[in-house]
Amino acid sequence: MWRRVTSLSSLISSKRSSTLNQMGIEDLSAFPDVTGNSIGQNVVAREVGKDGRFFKGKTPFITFVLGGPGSGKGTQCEKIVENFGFTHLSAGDLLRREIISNTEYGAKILDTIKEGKIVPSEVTVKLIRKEMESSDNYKFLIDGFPRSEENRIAFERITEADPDIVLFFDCPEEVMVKRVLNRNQGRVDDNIDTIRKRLKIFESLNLPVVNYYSKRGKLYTINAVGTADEIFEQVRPVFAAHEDHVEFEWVQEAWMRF
Ligand SMILES: Nc1ncnc2c1ncn2[C@@H]1O[C@H](COP(=O)(O)OP(=O)(O)O)[C@@H](O)[C@H]1O
Ligand SMILES: Nc1ccn([C@H]2C[C@H](O)[C@@H](COP(=O)(O)OP(=O)(O)O)O2)c(=O)n1
Ligand SMILES: [Mg+2]
Repeated sequence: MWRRVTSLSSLISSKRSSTLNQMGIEDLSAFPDVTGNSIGQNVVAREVGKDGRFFKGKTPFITFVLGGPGSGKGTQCEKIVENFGFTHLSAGDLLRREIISNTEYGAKILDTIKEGKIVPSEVTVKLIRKEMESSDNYKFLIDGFPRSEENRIAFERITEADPDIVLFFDCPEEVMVKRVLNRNQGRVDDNIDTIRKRLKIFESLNLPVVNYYSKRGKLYTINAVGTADEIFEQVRPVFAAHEDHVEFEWVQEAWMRF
C-alpha cells in the first residue's frame, strides 16, 4: 500500500530538536550528515515508480509490531515468520547491528540506547527501508517500530508506504520488567535503570501511535500475558484472515505484469 506523502516532513523539522530531546528522542544534530543519505545511500537514490511504488514493482504487505520492552514482540514475530512466511525486521536489531559494525553512527546509537532514548527516525527508517529493498520477500514484520509519532511520520515520508496491519502487544509493566530482567541476551539496555526510562518514554510516545492506527481500523490489540503459545493463538487469526487477500493481490499483480 504505497502512497505519496509530501507535506509531513515539515511537521518534524518544525518541532524544535530540544523539545524532542526532552521527550526522549535523540537530537538529529548528534548524527551529522544523516540527512545527506550516508545511511541507506543506494536506497534513497532509487527512483520511485510512477505509481508511487519502489519495491521492484510489488506492493509489499507491511505489519508494524508495537508493544513495550519485554512485551514479547520478538518472540511472537518468530512464530509469525514460521507460520506465515514473513521477513522479520527488528528496528532494535538493525540499530544494534550498526553498533557492532562500528559504522559512522554506531557509538551515538549505543549512547542513545543506553539512555533508553529513541534514535532519530532518519537513521532507523533508512535502515529499515534498505532491508526491505534488498529482500526478495514482500511480506514484512517491522518490529519495535514506530515507537513515536515522529517515527511514524518519517516512515511515511521516506518510504511513501503505510502498514496494512498494526499489532499491539498490551502488557502490564511489572510483567515487562520481569521478562526484560530475565532476557539474558547481554543487552546494554536490559537493566533496571534503563528499563524504567524506556517504560516512561514508551508510555508517553507510544499511545498516540496506537490511537492513530486504531482510528484507521488497522490496530489489533493482543493481550500479551500468558504463555508464548497462548498469545500466538490470538495472533494467528489476524494473519490467517489476511492471508488469502495478500496472496490474491500478489498473483493478480504478477498476472498484470505478465
Ligand atoms: N509469553 C511469554 N511468557 C514468558 N516469557 C516470555 C514470553 N514471551 C517472551 N518471553 C521472554 O521475555 C523476554 C522478552 O521477550 P521479547 O520477545 O524479546 O520481547 P520484546 O521484543 O517485546 O522486548 C525474552 O527473554 C523472551 O524469551
Ligand atoms: N524504532 C526504534 C526501535 C528501537 N530503538 C532503540 C531504542 C530502544 O530502546 C532500543 C531497543 O529496541 P528493541 O525493539 O530491540 O527493544 P525491545 O525488543 O522492545 O526490548 O533500540 C529506537 O531508537 N527506535
Ligand atoms: Mg524485541
